Amino acid sequence: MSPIQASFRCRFENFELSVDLLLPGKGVTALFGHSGCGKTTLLRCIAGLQTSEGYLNVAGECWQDSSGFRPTHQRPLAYVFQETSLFPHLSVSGNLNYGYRRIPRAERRITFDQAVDWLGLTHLLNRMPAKLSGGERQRVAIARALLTSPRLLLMDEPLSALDQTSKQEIMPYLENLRESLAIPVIYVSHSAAEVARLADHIVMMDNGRVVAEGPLQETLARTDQPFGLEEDAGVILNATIEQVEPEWHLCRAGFDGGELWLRLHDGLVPGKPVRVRVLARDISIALAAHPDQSIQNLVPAVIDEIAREVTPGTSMVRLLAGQTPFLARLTTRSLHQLKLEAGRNVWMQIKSVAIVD
Ligand SMILES: Nc1ncnc2c1ncn2[C@@H]1O[C@H](COP(=O)(O)OP(=O)(O)OP(=O)(O)O)[C@@H](O)[C@H]1O
Repeated sequence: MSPIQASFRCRFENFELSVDLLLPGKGVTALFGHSGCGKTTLLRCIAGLQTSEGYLNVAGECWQDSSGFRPTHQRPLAYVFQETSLFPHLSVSGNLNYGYRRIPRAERRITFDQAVDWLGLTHLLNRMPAKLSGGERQRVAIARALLTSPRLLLMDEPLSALDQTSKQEIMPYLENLRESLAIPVIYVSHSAAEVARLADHIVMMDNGRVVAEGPLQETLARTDQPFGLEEDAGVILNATIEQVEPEWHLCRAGFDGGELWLRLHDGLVPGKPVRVRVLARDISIALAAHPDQSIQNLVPAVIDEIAREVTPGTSMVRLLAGQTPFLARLTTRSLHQLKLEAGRNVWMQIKSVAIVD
């Protein structure tokens, strides 16, 4: 898939958007940043709902440049908002068919059954929207959007109107989409946890500008923490379940550079790929592997980089276990006491590890 090339300038009375982006043509790109930084404005520029100077190329086609501006209805994209408005007089099936029937057969890239299957809607097809939960309504809205066979899916905080339980319910469907969809998704979110779970690529915005962007894992492992995650700073790594020990409720996951013990959940079987999140505040560093301590996860690593005094008294250490980066947040005092420096071989003591998939 061709990458998305986007360059936009637009100005309101008290705000200016100025961005240049080259985004992957597949997978989920999360747009992340504080309220008012311009995330929705950027989506609106992409959708052609906001006029702007610049250019936009999607799927190898020019949607906008100095010589032309395709209006929204000529941009093959779908947009899912926070609050969904389904047609109240049509069943779920009727809502899904509404957009689908308008796409000529030859141009359909996603079938009705595929969308229903990806979003788990089979048992809801005859329901009326008034009888759906918030999470179910959003799933219908996403399926309806996909059935217009878009080249690009824009999602503007699709979970923010849902309660915590509904968010948890819908997440596996979104993860499934990330694996199944051949088109790129641009996903606006405030939530670090959502981004960690769903994104492949992240773009951090501040005051109408892009302040950092890159592949999720690499970018989250930067010691300069451009995402301002503070307490939530940490890395995501891809691992595979290698062994389960039901009697201890634990399983072992291998990653490129080591292994980690995780709490065993239903569905975790040998061979299953998982996304694991390790927070910087959950890692401490030891110079030797002490066998007589309670922490299960002791991983050998080499110090790659140290950012001293990221906040008063605290430093951020980037470590590599094989090729996999980790971040550890330490007091600057312990850095001095242990005489830690780049290149040193150490042991990471990891207090807590969470599966995000
Ligand atoms: N049509 C408009 N006219 C004037 N100002 C606008 C307009 N649309 C947005 N703005 C301003 O542009 C800035 C960026 O708004 P935008 O909605 O893009 O931010 P956001 O990052 O999506 O915020 P949130 O996370 O709260 O949704 C804000 O200061 C907003 O007030």
